[in-house]
Amino acid sequence: MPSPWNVILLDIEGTTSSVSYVFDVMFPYVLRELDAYLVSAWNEPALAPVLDQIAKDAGSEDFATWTADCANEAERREKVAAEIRRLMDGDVKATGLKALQGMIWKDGFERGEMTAQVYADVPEALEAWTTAGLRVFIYSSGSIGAQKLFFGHSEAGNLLKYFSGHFDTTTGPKKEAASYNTIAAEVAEPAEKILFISDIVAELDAAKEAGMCTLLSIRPGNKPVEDGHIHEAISSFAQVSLG
Ligand SMILES: CSCCC(=O)C(=O)COP(=O)(O)O
Ligand SMILES: [Mg+2]
Repeated sequence: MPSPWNVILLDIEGTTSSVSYVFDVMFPYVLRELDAYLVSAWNEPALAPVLDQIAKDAGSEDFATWTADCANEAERREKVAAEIRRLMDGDVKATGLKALQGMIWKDGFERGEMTAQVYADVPEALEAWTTAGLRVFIYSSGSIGAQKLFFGHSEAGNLLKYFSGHFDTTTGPKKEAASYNTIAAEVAEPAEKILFISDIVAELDAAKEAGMCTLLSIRPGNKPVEDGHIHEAISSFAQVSLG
């Protein structure tokens, strides 16, 4: 029987990988390296659009406007660092924060200080799905740069060959149906031929509203899910039946 889907769209945290790896390894790495990173990368051209995005996320027009009250470079850096710590304290999935985190993780992954955790069933499923002719995409709040570092340096090796593409919050918020309409258009598939797997019911609701099929990921350490949702649950990708 042919697969009911042509595309599988995956969340990362709580789905391919544990919440605890993100919170206990990746986020502390950012907090440790933040000040030194901002000093070393301050004049790099790649940082400027990220600083503008952080300012926009904070409700300002751009970085210059947002930091107009700062007397010098050190004060501007301190304002950025304080905003990053504030956002991370609340686990805010802001686009600028996520872009900066990805830049800071680069050294950590490339120097072998971090190796991304993925559940044992994930590489096997990616192999089975792509062998069956399905295309697999990632949609995570983590920036596309961070996603590529993550799956390029996983404990199961480099898994990037399995992905046909990546989406992050530059496509739109994960809890809005319009983002899933955009993704369906970009991967050129009708929404009903796309299966989205995530640990967050509000994300699955948005995907379902856009017409996608959904599965709720239940992994150890995920936030508890309230009853009353409409999504079938799985605890392993081995439970995804291709028909
Ligand atoms: C490589 S992504 C790092 C994890 C992260 O920052 C994040 O926000 C994950 O969110 P998700 O949408 O994958 O649950
Ligand atoms: Mg998640």
